[in-house]
Amino acid sequence: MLRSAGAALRRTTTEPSRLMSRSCYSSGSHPERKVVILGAAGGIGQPLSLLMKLNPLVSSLSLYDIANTPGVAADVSHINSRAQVAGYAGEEQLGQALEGSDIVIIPAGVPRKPGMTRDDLFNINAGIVKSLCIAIAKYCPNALVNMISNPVNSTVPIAAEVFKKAGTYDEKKLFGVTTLDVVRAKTFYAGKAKLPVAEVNVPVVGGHAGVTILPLFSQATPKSNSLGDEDIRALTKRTQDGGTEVVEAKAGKGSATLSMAYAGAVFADACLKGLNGVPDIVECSYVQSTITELPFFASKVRLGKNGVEEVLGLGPLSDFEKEGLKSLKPELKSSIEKGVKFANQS
Ligand SMILES: NC(=O)c1ccc[n+]([C@@H]2O[C@H](COP(=O)([O-])OP(=O)(O)OC[C@H]3O[C@@H](n4cnc5c(N)ncnc54)[C@H](O)[C@@H]3O)[C@@H](O)[C@H]2O)c1
Ligand SMILES: O=C(O)C[C@H](O)C(=O)O
Repeated sequence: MLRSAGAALRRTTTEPSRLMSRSCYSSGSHPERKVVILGAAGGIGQPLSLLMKLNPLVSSLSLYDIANTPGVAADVSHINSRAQVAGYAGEEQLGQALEGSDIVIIPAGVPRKPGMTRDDLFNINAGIVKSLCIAIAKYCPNALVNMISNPVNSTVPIAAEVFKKAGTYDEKKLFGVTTLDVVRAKTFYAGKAKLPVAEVNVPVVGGHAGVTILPLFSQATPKSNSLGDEDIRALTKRTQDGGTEVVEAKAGKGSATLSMAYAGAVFADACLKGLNGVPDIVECSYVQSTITELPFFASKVRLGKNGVEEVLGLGPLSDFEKEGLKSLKPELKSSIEKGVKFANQS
């Protein structure tokens, strides 16, 4: 699989295309920040490119894919916002795309079809992620990495192993993006509890696949007195199956792209704010962790100038959540081990 991904990269390489926008907005007092999207021409990549172009914290937006990035970059570059846009296509341009990056966002890889689990994507996406991380270690070893490609429970450990081998691993800079689980939990909880969604917060811990997604509705704010145990069970199941709900609705045309682009933009914005020294930026993310016996775990994380400033604990859990935590561990453990093994054997 690794070999065929490499061949695909070579086949689709095109002439360099560097498309600079004329920015109509001044940079204000924000520092220069370069954000790269790997997989920028895809279902997530395109709307994520749009949302990052709209973010005034971004001064340079680098869009990379194995093909079709010149068109996406030309299109997005006409928007009169701060970021200067450059498009890169093909492996030969990957280094140039990455150089000088502060944040690398990775939505590269294949999405699910109905009937598949996220782990069914491993055989293709593990190789893609591995080759991209080798390039990150070489060209921008200090960048924060926001991993979106599935199965996140395994692709993050793969990235960690690649960076360890390259001698560039910094656990504070590697994030599995689980923001979509939080986005869903907030939406579903607010709808059921009839609360204003903009005021709702729900931590989601564990990992990013099925039962490993554990929303902590006992810690949701504002508190709702109208929800019983059955409601919480149903909300938990819907959050865990949110990705599958979209995959089935799209009926073979892929998985969540628009809500994921939104979630990816929210998380990248939080990382940018942390880098810029904005205090008290807290988001859930799948990171290297010691809050359970598992080496990677999603929980609330405080973001700062170096990435992860603090991995926050789980807080008090309900009996239902304690049960969920116990039952997610075997699957999460084996997904982590699968990623570590892949990275070290191939
Ligand atoms: N973390 C999450 O919450 C979450 C949510 C939704 C989707 N995803 C995952 O995100 C990934 C992408 O989903 P999508 O719907 O955008 O898929 P897509 O097929 O629409 O787009 C993927 C893009 O990746 C590109 N690509 C493939 N190999 C590449 C390489 N070596 N380098 C750079 N780009 C490469 C493709 O050319 C394509 O443009 C999938 O693995 C999906 O499961 C994760
Ligand atoms: O469900 C998927 O395969 C995509 C993503 O992980 C999601 O949660 O929507």
